[in-house]
Amino acid sequence: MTHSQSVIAVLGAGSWGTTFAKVLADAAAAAGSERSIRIWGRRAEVVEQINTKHRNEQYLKDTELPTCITASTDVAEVLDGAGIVILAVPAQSLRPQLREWKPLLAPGVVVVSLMKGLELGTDARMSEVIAEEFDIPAARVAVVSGPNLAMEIAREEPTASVVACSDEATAVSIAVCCTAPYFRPYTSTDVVGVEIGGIVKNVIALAVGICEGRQMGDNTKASVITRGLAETSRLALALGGQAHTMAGLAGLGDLVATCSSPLSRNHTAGRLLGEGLTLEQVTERMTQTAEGIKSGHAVHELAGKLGVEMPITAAVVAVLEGKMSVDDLGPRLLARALKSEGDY
Ligand SMILES: NC(=O)C1=CN([C@@H]2O[C@H](COP(=O)(O)OP(=O)(O)OC[C@H]3O[C@@H](n4cnc5c(N)ncnc54)[C@H](O)[C@@H]3O)[C@@H](O)[C@H]2O)C=CC1
Ligand SMILES: O=C(CO)COP(=O)(O)O
Repeated sequence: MTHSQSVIAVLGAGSWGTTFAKVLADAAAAAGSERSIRIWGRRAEVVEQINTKHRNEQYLKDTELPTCITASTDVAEVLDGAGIVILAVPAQSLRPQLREWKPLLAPGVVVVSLMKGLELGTDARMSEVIAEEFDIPAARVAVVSGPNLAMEIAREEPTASVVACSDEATAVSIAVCCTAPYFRPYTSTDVVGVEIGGIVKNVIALAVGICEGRQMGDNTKASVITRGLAETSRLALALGGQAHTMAGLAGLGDLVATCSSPLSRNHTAGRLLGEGLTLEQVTERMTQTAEGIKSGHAVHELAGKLGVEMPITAAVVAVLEGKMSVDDLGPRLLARALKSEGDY
């Protein structure tokens, strides 16, 4: 292991970036090691609050942050000497920021993506965008994904996750680094499967939210979740992902958490659409990132290119584009030709 774990930069002071900084701090405390965790945030008031009150109240209410976490609006200061860089900004804003940050990286750095989005226009996964823009090998890019609703983790509720990297040693090293008393990461080398699970579950959560907004019950929601997993798996397999990943924490686990929880922003956005709000009204109401709203289009496009059937995603995208009403979503899905459940 060439990268140092004693200084870690977290770029993004939102809900998950701040929570993951706390996980890293608590992991170091549990291991009895010294660690400095520096968060970069765009807004001076958020940074100031982290430094003075050890809180990020807009995102994490009264959660107390360990004092080894500091924050700055100066990204050069945050990246200076950091052996690990964690990225937690909205997916569609990532690429231009990476170009700005590249000259500031320490040599040999390992970069970890917490993001669950697919880039519009290129259909690239975040790990691909990072490797390309930072010009570093895939062996130094890891992703963390799983049933990880930030607020529950901030409250230290027991949670498992997956750290994936094409290089197993890197995955193990990041997993060790973020193992806290309430956070248990498993490792994987299936980066494609882990990322696709995290991306598509946001689109399926929009669909489940719409069902909820239309007052539909648990049979409907379970049907959408299960068939949602089937289409997520088809896409992951077409891209080279593994079936067992889709049955794991980053597949089924995250899908269930996101589709069931009122804490999920994607689920909430779907519910509001189902209750009759327009996409514009929903977007105005959301104060945090609901990645599925934009990534849905990229997932739909990617599936089209690969010839992968993703009917739930297609229906959600039609609703988002204003081409279909939320009331037509169910009839459209149910009118499809019958098939064997095992057909992939
Ligand atoms: N919150 C959660 O429970 C989880 C979130 N994620 C993923 O983590 C990623 C980040 O999400 P959150 O932290 O939840 O989002 P958030 O909305 O809570 O925070 C996003 C952060 O990025 C900043 N930001 C917003 N627009 C920006 C832009 N154009 N350029 C630079 N910075 C910008 C915001 O100021 C904020 O600090 C997303 O891809 C999300 O899917 C993954 C697992 C759990
Ligand atoms: O990814 C998440 C849970 O694993 C968070 O979901 P939302 O982005 O929908 O809140």
